[in-house]
Amino acid sequence: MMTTVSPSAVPSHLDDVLDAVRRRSAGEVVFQQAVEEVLHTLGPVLDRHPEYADAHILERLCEPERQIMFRVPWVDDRGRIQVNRGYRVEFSSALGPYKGGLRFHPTVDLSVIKFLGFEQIFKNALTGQGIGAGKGGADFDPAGRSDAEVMRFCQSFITELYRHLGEHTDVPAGDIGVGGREIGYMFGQYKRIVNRHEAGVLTGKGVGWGGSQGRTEATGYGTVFFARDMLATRGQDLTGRTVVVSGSGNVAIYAIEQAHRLGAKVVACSDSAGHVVDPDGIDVALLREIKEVRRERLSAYAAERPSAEHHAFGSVYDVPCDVVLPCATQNELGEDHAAALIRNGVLAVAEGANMPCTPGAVVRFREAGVLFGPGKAANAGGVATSALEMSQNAARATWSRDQVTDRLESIMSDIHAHSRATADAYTGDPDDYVAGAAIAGFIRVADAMLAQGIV
Ligand SMILES: NC(=O)C1=CN([C@@H]2O[C@H](COP(=O)(O)OP(=O)(O)OC[C@H]3O[C@@H](n4cnc5c(N)ncnc54)[C@H](O)[C@@H]3O)[C@@H](O)[C@H]2O)C=CC1
Ligand SMILES: O=C(O)CCC(=O)C(=O)O
Repeated sequence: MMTTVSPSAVPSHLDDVLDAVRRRSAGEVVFQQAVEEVLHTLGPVLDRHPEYADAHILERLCEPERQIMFRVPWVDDRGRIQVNRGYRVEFSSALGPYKGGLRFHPTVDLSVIKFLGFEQIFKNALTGQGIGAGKGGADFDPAGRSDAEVMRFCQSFITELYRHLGEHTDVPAGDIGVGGREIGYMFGQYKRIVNRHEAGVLTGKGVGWGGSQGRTEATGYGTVFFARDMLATRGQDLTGRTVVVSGSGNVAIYAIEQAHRLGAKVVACSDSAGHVVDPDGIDVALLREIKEVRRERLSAYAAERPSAEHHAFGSVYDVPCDVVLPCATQNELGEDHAAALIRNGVLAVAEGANMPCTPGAVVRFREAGVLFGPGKAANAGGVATSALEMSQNAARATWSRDQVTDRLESIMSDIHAHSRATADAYTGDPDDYVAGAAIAGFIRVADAMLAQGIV
């Protein structure tokens, strides 16, 4: 029998849900962190909408619809057998097929994939497109592997995962360690197994064979559009601003490119072996050559660029800037980094990565009045453009780069406006994008779940 939860019961309802998550997902630290961050914003929603608690929406959302773990055996170039573990966590199909990237990195485990899949629920809902949420990957490290090894790994990975995928079922894309090369190998193997050209089964494909113009650039571009829209609420813009970006992969590279287009200067970026400072502004063509073509370390950038210095120690966040775009990985920006950035006068932070700022860092930024755009909103341009790729695949259509970028820009502006209006409506503070983005995404999913019954 369903019980009605009165407003005064809301905090204990949220505590009960969190306790259950902690019990059931013991040891899954980053997953618990992601859940806590969202649940802490939802009190005012449950106060106004007791029907969500009555229908146990939160209990259901915190438990993935399906969790798949599998062995990925493959043979390296020296003929040795290697074994990795593959994952796909299908979190929510309330709004459409499961959608979210695949991460290949040695730190991947169930907790990491569940945190990413949980974030994806709210992010994908925020885009307003018909996409559910999932995430996957493997504890495979592509660094230093030959193309042939990466191909064999991808083929083995898809040989197990293919049975769970489909353009109407589950549509993966890239994330850390998975770019155009890996998507190509996985698409080829999927096609071979199912004997069908199902273009919409993966996104991030090459533009010549079903991919969308602009998908590669979309996450980074979208993050910069979000930062611009936040600054505009205070009558500021990016022109002449100094920007620091962490990471130097897919999201970081195109965030740098778009920041330069909008008149800012990006003076530093990083990888897992250090950071470079380049007072003349990062040379995107050189960075792309080093990272996308040669797959080398950032130290190679500094070696070839007279204005740049490489630092193996210290933090990219010690470099003074007006705007910071963390685009590498989760929990990379802690309280001390936030304090240094605030001391140096930072105005805005937009998360290109998923959950790069620790909860303590977010509190610091908010208390200091720094504009803070959480990843669920600020990096949603990638998955939104993946949904545009799916639309083009379904219609057998090809849109121009300008069409895609215009759509991306308007989706990001809608996400910004919707997050802000929702924050205002539920917390009275339109600058509280953390609450606004989580609540706006939650309401869309919760309403779909209410309509679809107990599933
Ligand atoms: N690719 C996409 O479309 C989207 C990616 N994201 C998120 O953006 C972040 C970056 O993803 P991608 O750029 O796609 O991956 P990538 O593999 O292209 O690049 C990752 C970058 O982060 C750096 N990195 C990793 N660990 C680091 C550490 N501990 N310290 C400093 N740098 C480190 C790597 O050296 C690399 O430069 C991830 O959090 C991912 O989940 C979010 C939305 C969409
Ligand atoms: O494009 C996609 O489907 C997924 C992008 C992604 O993994 C993310 O938004 O974190």
